[in-house]
Amino acid sequence: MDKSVKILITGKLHEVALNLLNNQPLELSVTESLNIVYLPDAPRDVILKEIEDTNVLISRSETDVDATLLRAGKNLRIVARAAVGYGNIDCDLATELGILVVNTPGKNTNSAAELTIGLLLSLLRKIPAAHSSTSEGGWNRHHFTGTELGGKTIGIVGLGNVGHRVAKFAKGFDMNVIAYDPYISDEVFRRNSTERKNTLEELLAESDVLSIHVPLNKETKGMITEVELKKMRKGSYVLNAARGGIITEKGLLKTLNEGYIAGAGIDTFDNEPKPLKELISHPNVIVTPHIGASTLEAQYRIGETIAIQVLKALRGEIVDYPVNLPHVSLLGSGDLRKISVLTEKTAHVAAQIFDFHPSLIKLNVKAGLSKEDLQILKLSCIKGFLSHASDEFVSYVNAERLLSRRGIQIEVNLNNSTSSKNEILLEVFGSNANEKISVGAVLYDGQLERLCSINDFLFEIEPNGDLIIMQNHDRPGVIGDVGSYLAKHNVNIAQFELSRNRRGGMAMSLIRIDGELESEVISGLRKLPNLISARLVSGL
Ligand SMILES: NC(=O)c1ccc[n+]([C@@H]2O[C@H](COP(=O)([O-])OP(=O)(O)OC[C@H]3O[C@@H](n4cnc5c(N)ncnc54)[C@H](O)[C@@H]3O)[C@@H](O)[C@H]2O)c1
Ligand SMILES: O=C(O)CC[C@@H](O)C(=O)O
Repeated sequence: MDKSVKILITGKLHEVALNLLNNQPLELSVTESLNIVYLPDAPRDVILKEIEDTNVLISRSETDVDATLLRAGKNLRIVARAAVGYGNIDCDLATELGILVVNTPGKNTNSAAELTIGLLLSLLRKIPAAHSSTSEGGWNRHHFTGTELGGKTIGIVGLGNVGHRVAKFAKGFDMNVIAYDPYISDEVFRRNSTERKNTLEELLAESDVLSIHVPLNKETKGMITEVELKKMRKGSYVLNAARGGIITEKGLLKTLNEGYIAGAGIDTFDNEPKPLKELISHPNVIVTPHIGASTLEAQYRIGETIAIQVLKALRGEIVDYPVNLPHVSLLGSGDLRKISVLTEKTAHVAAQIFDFHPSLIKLNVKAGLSKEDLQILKLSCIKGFLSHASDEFVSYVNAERLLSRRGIQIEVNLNNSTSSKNEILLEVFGSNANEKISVGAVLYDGQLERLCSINDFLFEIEPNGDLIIMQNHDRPGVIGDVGSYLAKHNVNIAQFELSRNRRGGMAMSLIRIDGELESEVISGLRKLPNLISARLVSGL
């Protein structure tokens, strides 16, 4: 079976991304081979065909990652947005399907802000029209009289990465800078020496230039219509290098045609790549084809970041820029990562050894971690627990949703300890008092993983590969019988650990085996004398 990971790239990427994916650096190398399909200009029907067996999609703004595409991607596990805005990705559905969405915030901030100022200068100084006229042999010095930026007020909607950089550049031109952003603190306004406006109306009333820097979402779609534009002073200017749809093109066109809005500089449109003809050809409008992020520097940073995000995600690591990973605020440090992996394995064992309907999972961890790390441990635990029992793809992304849909509660407790021995105890409870199982594991010196208990039986076994968990009466000859039986079926034992509650009582054995086991071999094992139960715990 071909186990390679297919990465479909549907937007132009800097070669640094392809180099990183092709020649993975040692610390980021993945075990599977990567089949990279680079189709930066592929039409939608080709993408829809290619997506069927794709595991990772890397895209830019030209690819709509909507429900049709996500549902066609039956094997899709990661959608990597080589940009910041992800309004063109159905993130809700991706979350539902367990698909991780990552992006590259901050990597094109400077480029987008510089383009915004470029549009502003071009607009107020009529540079594109002056260029066309002059290059055609004209010399119309009086026709191109413009307006200075100095002393004018720019009203920024969204004082995030791009917005605050535009504020900084505008101040360099001696503009007054005001901004509207209800989601950030006064401190951010102070830090950016920007005057806060508490309502959009106040901002509109005082701005000579309106510059949009919010993401496109349900709240911001259509936030600026003809009504809002008319709240600006007559003769004001509008800039949109954020997303089409935030300013309604109909409203903008109407106010431009009426001469109410003096001009607009636009990089992003409702209908890309075929924007509204009347808008792009309007004499008072300057347009660019969504090139806010199109600089060598931004594309290098984006390419490098997106390749690293994909490799980290494929290695099962916590990524740096998750879009839909719930509540994970702290990124995986070395220890946290190892404890998370062991937690997942412990939960995977637990999920394979009970015979009741679970209602509560309690995860108790003794380790030198912080409270913020508990969320990652919780997700790892659910992922390990459900991936055995679910046909659905379970990932960090949809783990909590899937668990709560099954009506199972989870509690995570941290006992902060500086010991070099990190301990995990996972208990699973059913709704009846006697329904309980527990699995314990230990991580020694941040390196050595050991499964150390199942219920009251103690062990020290590596949680790797496949394990047979066997319960038997503590009588002579059982180990010999089991050994001969497995040898007869060509099963090699890598490790055998026996634990008993008391002499002559009950015993439990954990047998780590090499290779895969046929289910008939386990059925046969159960028939041996003195055997009470035998189960296979696989996929560790
Ligand atoms: N033209 C381009 O090529 C290009 C390049 C980069 C970014 N962008 C667009 O610009 C947007 C902003 O980028 P960024 O990196 O600054 O993102 P960001 O997340 O750093 O900033 C967005 C800001 O908008 C604010 N905001 C959100 N909803 C708001 C609302 N309803 N009213 C007022 N403020 C609101 C947020 O609080 C945040 O401070 C991106 O979402 C992207 O769509 C376009
Ligand atoms: O170049 C792109 O794909 C879009 C860039 C930009 O709009 C973004 O959202 O970061």
